[in-house]
Amino acid sequence: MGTTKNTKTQVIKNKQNDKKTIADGTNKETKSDNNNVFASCSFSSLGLHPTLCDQLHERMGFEGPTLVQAQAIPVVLSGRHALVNAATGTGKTIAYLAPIIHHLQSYEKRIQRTDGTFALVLVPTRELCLQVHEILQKLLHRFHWIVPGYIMGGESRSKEKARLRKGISILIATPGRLLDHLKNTTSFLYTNLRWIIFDEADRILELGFGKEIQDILNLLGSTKTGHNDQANAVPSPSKFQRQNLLLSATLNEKVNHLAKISLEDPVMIGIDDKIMERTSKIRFDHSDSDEDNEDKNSSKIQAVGAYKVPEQLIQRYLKAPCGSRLAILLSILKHLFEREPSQKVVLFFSTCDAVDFHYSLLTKFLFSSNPQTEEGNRPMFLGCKTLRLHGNMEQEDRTRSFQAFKTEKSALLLSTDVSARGLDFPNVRCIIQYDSPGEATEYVHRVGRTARMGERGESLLFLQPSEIDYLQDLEKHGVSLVEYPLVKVLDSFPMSAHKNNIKKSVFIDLHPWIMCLQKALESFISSKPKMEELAKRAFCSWVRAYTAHRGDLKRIFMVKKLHLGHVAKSFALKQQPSLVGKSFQNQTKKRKRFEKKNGSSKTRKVARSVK
Ligand SMILES: Nc1ncnc2c1ncn2[C@@H]1O[C@H](COP(=O)(O)OP(=O)(O)OP(=O)(O)O)[C@@H](O)[C@H]1O
Repeated sequence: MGTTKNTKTQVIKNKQNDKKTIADGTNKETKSDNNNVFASCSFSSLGLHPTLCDQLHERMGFEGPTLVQAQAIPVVLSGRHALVNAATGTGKTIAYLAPIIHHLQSYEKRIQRTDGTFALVLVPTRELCLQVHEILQKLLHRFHWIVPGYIMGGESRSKEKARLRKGISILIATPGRLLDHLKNTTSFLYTNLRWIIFDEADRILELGFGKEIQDILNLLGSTKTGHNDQANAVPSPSKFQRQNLLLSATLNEKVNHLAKISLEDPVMIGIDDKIMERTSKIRFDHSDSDEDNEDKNSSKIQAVGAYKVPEQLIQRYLKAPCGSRLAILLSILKHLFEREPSQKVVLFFSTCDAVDFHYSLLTKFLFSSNPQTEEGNRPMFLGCKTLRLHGNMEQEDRTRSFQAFKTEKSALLLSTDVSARGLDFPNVRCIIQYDSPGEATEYVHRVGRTARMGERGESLLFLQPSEIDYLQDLEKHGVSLVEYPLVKVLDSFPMSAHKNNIKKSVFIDLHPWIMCLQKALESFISSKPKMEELAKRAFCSWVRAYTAHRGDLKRIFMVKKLHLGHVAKSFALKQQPSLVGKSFQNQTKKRKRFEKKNGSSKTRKVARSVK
């Protein structure tokens, strides 16, 4: 059970911190620059077992470790607690799985299923649970005695109980379902638990799982204070010394509390140099005396600071007048898939209803720029394969969409933020954020579905003219965007033959192509009652989601500034649905009452968690 000294970490510098600022402030297109992702050492030099190195090389196809892996693997091998911050798509999953497997395979007496669970990986979503499990299965190919498994919402509890009874060595779980089993599955053995990993730690907390996490840590006897109020809590430390790890591309102040209660003298990996200078190691003190405050503040993970976005990612925004948003979106998608028919694009919405509406529209809408063409002779507006993914779908459909988008060579995925965290879809070229992400952290994770492992990628953020200050909010976190050449793209469509003299750059709504498309969309929706119903529902939930922005963002996304007639047009509705105003007001009142009763902290995020 040997440990490896952390020698490499001192010499490997995280180049992602050396982000270059281009003189004109724009993101010039860069070819994938692998120097920013990969370290110049081998897996074996980090101290991993030769068979595991072979697995990483032969089965996974990895030539060598990434920078974050080179930094984190020796630390995890050494047994220290750690807080790991690295850009999206830089290989954080292997950074914790590989050293755990190294230790488990090296026990003199081979571990058995009856020994129960040794490592627990907590993740915020079901898809991420499946993804980590899949990677684990591949890594364990030659270590058949180490058993991987997962438990998550939406699955059969009794089947999970049976699997837990047999024994799972490395368990991946979503917090709610884990807590359920900890309380109700007596045969779930975790007395040998050695590792607890929080992957996407900040998101787990944002989703409102704070209480569950506290309960889980208590039950597992893994809080730093070590008091276990539950009767069946294991004493801490258990047979093995506990090692806890927290990881995310956006570790922020939300993680403070979790770090405070779960990490003991952690090593900080990838945390900003300035913070490192102020505090070489985090010290969380439970005392509230003034004397301690300065120290406590210095150990806080920065709340406002630069997030790490892949350097080669080209980030753009466009200013779309509310009433033309839909026509602009469809035009851009058409342009993208005509320019490069074989590619993958992820399109983010704020609500499940919006995903359902746009999915139905994109899979049914027939269009010809010649209005004389009969409906039966019109081609599909968009020829690409279209998939959807959100939290209100049946688990089976969710899994099917997730797997399909992974394997497709060319497809468009419409999704809520359920796809924003951790999901590793190969070869996604473009991310479109049609509805704004809210907090900058979510922006970073959404765009992080592309430009992974040094690959190229583009992102496009839709903003209404009244929302343009959001760019400043992103800027505060070191994220800067350049404007998308919208007029040029619109001019490339056939209707530009009928150019009029209107200054299109000022009045996008009056661009002949946009006017023609908007008209066609509205008549399509009004002729299909089911589609119209979906549009109305999507309209309602979109406005509700818009009112749920928090804190400073309320100043940018002001519901008062919305013209509901224009919002209706963005769902191809000719008129603002009459009942919507009332139901929306009732919902808003209800929400305000709820906030008053429960404190305002959970508003938008809790609403998002059910998506
Ligand atoms: N050493 C490596 N060499 C090549 N590819 C790797 C290596 N390590 C991981 N990968 C691949 O890189 C991709 C991204 O890895 P992973 O999902 O772990 O990134 P991440 O940092 O956790 O991203 P996110 O922050 O979005 O969750 C995966 O496809 C993974 O298989």
